[in-house]
Amino acid sequence: MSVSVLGSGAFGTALAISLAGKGPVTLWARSGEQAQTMQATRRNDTRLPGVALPDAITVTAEITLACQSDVLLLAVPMQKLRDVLSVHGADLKGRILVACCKGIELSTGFGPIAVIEQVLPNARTALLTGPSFADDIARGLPTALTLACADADLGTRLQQALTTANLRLYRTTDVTGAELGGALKNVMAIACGACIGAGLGDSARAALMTRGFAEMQRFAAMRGARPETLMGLSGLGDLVLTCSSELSRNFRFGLSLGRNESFDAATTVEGVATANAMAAIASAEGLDMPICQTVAQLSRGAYSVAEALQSLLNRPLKEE
Ligand SMILES: NC(=O)C1=CN([C@@H]2O[C@H](COP(=O)(O)OP(=O)(O)OC[C@H]3O[C@@H](n4cnc5c(N)ncnc54)[C@H](OP(=O)(O)O)[C@@H]3O)[C@@H](O)[C@H]2O)C=CC1
Ligand SMILES: O=C(CO)COP(=O)(O)O
Repeated sequence: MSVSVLGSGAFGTALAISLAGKGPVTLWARSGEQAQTMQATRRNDTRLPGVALPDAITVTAEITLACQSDVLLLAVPMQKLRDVLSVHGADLKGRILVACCKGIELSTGFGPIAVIEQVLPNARTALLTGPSFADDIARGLPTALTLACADADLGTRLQQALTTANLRLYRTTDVTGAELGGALKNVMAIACGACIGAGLGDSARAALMTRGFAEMQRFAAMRGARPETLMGLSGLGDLVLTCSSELSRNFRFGLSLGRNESFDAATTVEGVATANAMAAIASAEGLDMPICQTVAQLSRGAYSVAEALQSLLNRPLKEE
């Protein structure tokens, strides 16, 4: 199976580097200038500095060229996925589309697979998610991810095609569970970053991670996910990574909230839109998601960190 990566951000570039160990990979950048620079310098100084692009990678801004591969990895931010599919739908048709984004679309409450299926009905789809920083993958450090595909045979073929020397893929057919694990852990990472940034301590962070995980499980169960999926790489695994490392942009965004510092608006922070999408769905469904609701308020500036803390601590006492 030949592979292209659409989206030359940190994650797309890292995946292309890892896959290049197995054969030729085409990496699509939306900007012609960026594609030319990357192709010439063999670096991605904007999104993934300090790592060389192997010769097996061709960087191009020609979408038609990139879409000649059997498998297309869609490595763009969640809130941009619909745009990319709509604009380039004709080129994407007939290809196997693997979403690599983590989040929930704010305008619809859909995960990436539902967005793809709405824009391109009949598309063959899968999801790649789990605990991995782009930088770690690009440097060849060992990582394990989840490949979720409702079609078990296709999932098995994709698992083989996308596993590399440093990227070990596990597979599942529970797409909903894998999507929600990856989306919701970003919200919890913002909460944990704010907690650490405000000096509330590691005990408070452990409480947020644990109660946050309970919210993730509750939401996923409502959407029909399998409980064991949330216990795996795409749920618990990614929650642990993202809530405990300053390599995470969601965690760093939370830190900036906790410290009352500014944050670069150009940085991709998936948890903000996802918190707001989740909070709206939870309210509509009558589901108890206090950390999600609090992060949504915090990220909109509707709560200070002190108010966020009070809103969580003053909730009625309950059984665990
Ligand atoms: N970074 C990581 O460690 C990991 C990221 N992910 C997930 O991968 C997804 C992408 O993240 P990441 O690569 O890190 O983000 P980046 O911010 O590094 O890159 C985003 C990429 O998407 C491109 N893009 C944005 N909007 C559009 C659009 N409308 N059309 C075409 N391309 C567009 C950007 O192009 P341009 O540069 O021109 O703006 C850029 O190449 C996210 O959902 C993230 O959660 C998953 C696992 C790990
Ligand atoms: O998803 C990630 C790690 O698994 C990357 O996290 P951030 O988007 O917070 O940087």
